[in-house]
Amino acid sequence: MKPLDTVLVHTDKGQETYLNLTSDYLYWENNGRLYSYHTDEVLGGKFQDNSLSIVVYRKSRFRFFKFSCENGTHFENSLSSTLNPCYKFFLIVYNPISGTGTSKAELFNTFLPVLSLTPHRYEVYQTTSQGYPIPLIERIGSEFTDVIILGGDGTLHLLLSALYKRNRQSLKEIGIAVLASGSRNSLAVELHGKSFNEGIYNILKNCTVLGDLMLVKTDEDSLLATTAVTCGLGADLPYEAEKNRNLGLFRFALAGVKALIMPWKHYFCSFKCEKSDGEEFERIGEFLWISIGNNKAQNLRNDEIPFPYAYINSGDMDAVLIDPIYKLMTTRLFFQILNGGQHVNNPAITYIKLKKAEIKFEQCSVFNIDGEMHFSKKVEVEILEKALKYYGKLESFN
Ligand SMILES: Nc1ncnc2c1ncn2[C@@H]1O[C@H](COP(=O)(O)OP(=O)(O)OP(=O)(O)O)[C@@H](O)[C@H]1O
Repeated sequence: MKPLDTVLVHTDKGQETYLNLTSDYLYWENNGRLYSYHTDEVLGGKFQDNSLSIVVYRKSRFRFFKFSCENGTHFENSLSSTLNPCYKFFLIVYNPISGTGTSKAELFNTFLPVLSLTPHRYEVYQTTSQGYPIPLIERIGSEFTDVIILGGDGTLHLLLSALYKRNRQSLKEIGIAVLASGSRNSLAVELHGKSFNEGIYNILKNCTVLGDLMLVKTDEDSLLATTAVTCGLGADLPYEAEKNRNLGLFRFALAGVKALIMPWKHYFCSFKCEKSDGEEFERIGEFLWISIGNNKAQNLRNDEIPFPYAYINSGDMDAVLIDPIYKLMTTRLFFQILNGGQHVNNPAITYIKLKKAEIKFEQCSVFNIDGEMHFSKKVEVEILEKALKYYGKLESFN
């Protein structure tokens, strides 16, 4: 096939060669070897200071090539128009404390070197514990076309909830991406698998999924969540763990051990829901744990699958109700959850597909909403179908 564009370049060893671009391939020869990348693998290229730099993605790794060249502007433009028909202005948000505190290094060492070879624009914002500034929230949609989060599920939950309150219209317009650098990162795992680099690829190749959101109403607030609303032991454990955030991921194991040593607790509440088939369901009494999920809620580190039948774009939510069982049975149940979601067959579990639910306690209780702790007597949860454009792919991982 005749190339769309060709440019004479020199390799770092001073050898002369031609870079050739067709509608499907970028290729060149060097030292008798043919380098050929499908345009699906080429992420970008830039001409600057007599150098033409190219970045490609193959086998989950980025590879950078640098050539010297007298005039590569025309070639850069041909490459951009072949690869990136629509230009983005990304707001990149990183949370310096999420996960093991690696988001800043991952942003500057991995993501930005790739992004800087594309024609997209970006601005970087570092989160604080005080929430998002209103002027920044107001620029989303009108200026920023997309938001990329380097953090955990909680960082995204706080951003979406701020958008719901201050800039709701933007939720229909923007794309949202999460690059995993939190503790669990359930949404990132749902959309990119366990690979940080795959997330970057999905963003730059514009792979998107129209997915669902959960609207969560507490006594005093309306919030948006992407992953799960949990109460009972599933909220108490992470609440305890957060008090020891300085211990890193070890905080979760410590909270688990502490719970097993301390007197065991059951939780009295009412759970009401409208199932996906339209039927009403209600149960009042003691539970160990109630979780309502919008995706599988996997995590980066093990094979845990709390909601094995859930999908971010299914149009419904999955609830797991755990009966008031005791320590030994709970330990067995945890191993089943960790073992690829085998708990669904445990007799202590009720697994329901639903559209709407209400959980009500007699007193103010802790609810874990996408990993953030909220206090309320009651929460109402409703699915908002296909309410957000997420960057990612579902077919490879579900
Ligand atoms: N600069 C900061 N200093 C202290 N806390 C911060 C800062 N920026 C954000 N936070 C807090 O970080 C929390 C969100 O962290 P996030 O949930 O993203 O990480 P994680 O808990 O490690 O990951 P995951 O939710 O995936 O388990 C929020 O409570 C927010 O207030």
